[in-house]
Amino acid sequence: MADQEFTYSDVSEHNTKKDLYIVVHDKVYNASSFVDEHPGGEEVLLDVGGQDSTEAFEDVGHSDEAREILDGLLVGKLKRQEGDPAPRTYSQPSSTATASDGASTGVGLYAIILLGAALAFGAYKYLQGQSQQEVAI
Ligand code: HEM
Repeated sequence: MADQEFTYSDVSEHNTKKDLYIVVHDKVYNASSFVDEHPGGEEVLLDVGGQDSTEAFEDVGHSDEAREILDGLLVGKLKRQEGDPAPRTYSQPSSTATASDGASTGVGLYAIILLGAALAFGAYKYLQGQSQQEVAI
């Protein structure tokens, strides 16, 4: 049964609570029996019923346990046809973002060092002033 192939339009017909198919990573799952048990609520599952929910599923960062449950719901795989929506794959945040993060951390570090130096200088001047006062007394 899990070898069955579904087209996108086959899947889209199963979009009700009692008959709910979802697509995750080009595999088709029958989520009907799980709708009531889903810790994330039935609403989100009904929202993606009959559709590709790869992104929604991955965005949540589901646990391995969630993936095991998903495996148990497998009914087949998606057969892509021309004109179907492009596969929704989840990509990790790009390395460009990490690089720019690094750059902004660098700038922040300079600011902290400068601030620290300014504070140290201020404290030094303050103490110097105090010790001069002591001498004056
Ligand atoms: C049939 C597919 C799915 C299964 C088997 C599943 C399973 C689970 C499980 C077991 C949890 C508990 C936490 C964990 O173990 O990660 C969970 C939490 C959650 N799920 Fe799903 N899930 C599915 C699809 C989805 C989809 C498509 C969404 C869409 C946004 C979603 C949204 C959530 C949210 C928001 C939580 C967090 C609930 C909380 O911590 O309060 N899930 N899911």
